[in-house]
Amino acid sequence: MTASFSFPRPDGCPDPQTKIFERDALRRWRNQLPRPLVFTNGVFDLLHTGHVHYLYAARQLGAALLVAINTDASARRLGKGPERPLNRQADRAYVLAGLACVDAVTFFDEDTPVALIDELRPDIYVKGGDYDMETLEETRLVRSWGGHSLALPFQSGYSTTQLVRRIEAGRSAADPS
Ligand SMILES: Nc1ncnc2c1ncn2[C@@H]1O[C@H](COP(=O)(O)OP(=O)(O)OP(=O)(O)O)[C@@H](O)[C@H]1O
Ligand SMILES: O=P(O)(O)O[C@@H]1O[C@H]([C@H](O)CO)[C@@H](O)[C@H](O)[C@@H]1O
Repeated sequence: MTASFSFPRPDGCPDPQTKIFERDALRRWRNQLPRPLVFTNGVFDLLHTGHVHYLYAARQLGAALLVAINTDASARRLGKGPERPLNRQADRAYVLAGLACVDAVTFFDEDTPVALIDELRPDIYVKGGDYDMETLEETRLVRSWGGHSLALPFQSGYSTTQLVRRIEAGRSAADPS
């Protein structure tokens, strides 16, 4: 059977670029953001299955999911490796914005997203299960206005660092070592 396809697509597949907001633009839109607003952050250098599981789960918790990514300068300061990030911030943002479960993407240039969280006052803050939420300043902050903070299930075996090592070693997905 031939699939019928119409252009422009009626709905459900907005131009990813329209989901990317510079910090100033987001500030202007902040009162229009749907609530409950779920907020998460990270580098998202090479998108993998673990990321998609957790972003999908995050979106189920509220009416909209905002992902704040580290700028390239901020990502470099995290010390993940001299070659990181491999993908520039505009590209990392565009890939995330292409996911249906992501409603908006923005950037932060600081070492943590605390100042941005303070501005946007999300209802729910999430990270993946590799974080102990009780130790984070982000958790203390969102709870200060009655928000929630939680870690979503970690999908073991998936990480950007692991992928980079596999590529550097020339190992395929079939190689268990
Ligand atoms: N395997 C996974 N399962 C669920 N969540 C994950 C997983 N890996 C990362 N996350 C979450 O995705 C977000 C972005 O993480 P990050 O970009 O650091 O991924 P990473 O694969 O751990 O990368 P790196 O190896 O460069 O640290 C974080 O909130 C993190 O908790
Ligand atoms: O992709 P990562 O390394 O999971 O993202 C980091 O998260 C940190 C977290 O919010 C604890 O503070 C953050 O500080 C850091 O800038 C990265 O976004």
